[in-house]
Amino acid sequence: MNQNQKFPARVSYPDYDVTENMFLDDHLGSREDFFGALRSRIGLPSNEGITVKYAKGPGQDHQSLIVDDEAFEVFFDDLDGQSGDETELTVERQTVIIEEGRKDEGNRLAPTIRVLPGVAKARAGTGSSGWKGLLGNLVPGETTVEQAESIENGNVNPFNGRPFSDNYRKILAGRRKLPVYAQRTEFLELVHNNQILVLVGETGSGKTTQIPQFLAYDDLPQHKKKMIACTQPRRVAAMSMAQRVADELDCALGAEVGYTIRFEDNTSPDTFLKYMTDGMLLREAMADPELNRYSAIILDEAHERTVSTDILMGLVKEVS
Ligand SMILES: Nc1ncnc2c1ncn2[C@@H]1O[C@H](COP(=O)(O)OP(=O)(O)OP(=O)(O)O)[C@@H](O)[C@H]1O
Repeated sequence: MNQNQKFPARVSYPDYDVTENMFLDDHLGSREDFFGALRSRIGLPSNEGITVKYAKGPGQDHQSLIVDDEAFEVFFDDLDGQSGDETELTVERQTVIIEEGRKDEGNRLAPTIRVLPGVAKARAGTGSSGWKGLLGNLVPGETTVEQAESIENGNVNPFNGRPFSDNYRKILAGRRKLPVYAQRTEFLELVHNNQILVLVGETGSGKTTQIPQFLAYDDLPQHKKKMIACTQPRRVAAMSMAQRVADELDCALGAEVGYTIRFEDNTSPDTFLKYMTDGMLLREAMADPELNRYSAIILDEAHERTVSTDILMGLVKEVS
C-alpha cells in the first residue's frame, strides 16, 4: 500500500444509519487527510497532532497503521482494492468496517466506513480506552448470549483492542461445541437471578474454562475495576487453566487473564480474570474479609472438599 495513495472514501456515520452520510470526496488526498476527516467525523479530539506510521509485522497478513498518539491504533487487512473484501479498522475505541468494492464516479474504489452499532455511543462515557466501548453498551448482569456472541464473533478483542487472531477463531469454534456451551443462556438467566449458584457437570464439559468467560462477558469486572476469581485446589491447575483461558480469550497470560499462587503473582493492573489457589484466596480473605477486589468468585472443584475451599464456601455465603 502506498503511503501517498489517494484514498477516496464515503463515510457513513453513525452506525449503519445512512442519513448522515458524508462524502470524503475524490479530492480527499492522502491517508493522513482521510484519517483527519475520519477523526473529526467520529468525534476524536481535534487538537491532537497525528503522525501516521506504517508497519508490517513478520508473519502478519495485515498492514498496521499506527497513528502516533496514544488514542489511535488502526489495523488494515487486505485493503487492496479487490472487490468484495471487508476490512476492519480500529480507531481507539471505535471499530470501523471498511467495505471495499464500490466504485465511485471516477471508477475508483470508494470504501464505505461505518462505525459498529453501539460503539460510538459507548465512547462518550468510557474515558480513554476506546475499544472497551465494544463492551460499553452491555449492562452488567443483564447481558444476553447474542450480545456476547456478536462481540466474540467480531474482529477486535474487546478486552485489549487487538485484532483477534486466527488461533482465537479456531479455539472459539471448539469452545462452542463443549457441553457447557449449550447451557450458556440458562447459566446467564440463573446468574441474573441468583447470588450463589452451584454448578455440577461432567469432567471435561467446560466448567473451569468456559464459566469464567461467560461471566466475564456478563459481569464486566474490568468496568468496575474488579476481578473474577476462579479458585483451584492445586497450583498447577491454576497456572495451566489461566494459560488456557488466556489463549481462548486471545490475551497474554499475566495481562487480562492471570494467576496467583503462593510465591508467584502473575497478574497486572489489567487483569480481570484471575485463577488462583483456594489457599491464596483464603489468605486474601484474612486481610479483606469482604473480598472487595472481586466482582464474582468461582470456587472450582468444590467436590474435592479441601479445607480452604470449605472455609471459603462459608465465607462467601456470609459476604453475599
Ligand atoms: N490446555 C488445553 N489445551 C487444549 N484443550 C484444552 C486445554 N484445557 C482444556 N481443554 C479443553 O477444554 C475442555 C474443557 O475443559 P475444562 O477444564 O473447562 O472442563 P471441566 O468441566 O472444568 O473439567 P473438570 O471437571 O475435569 O475440571 C476439555 O474437554 C478440553 O477439551
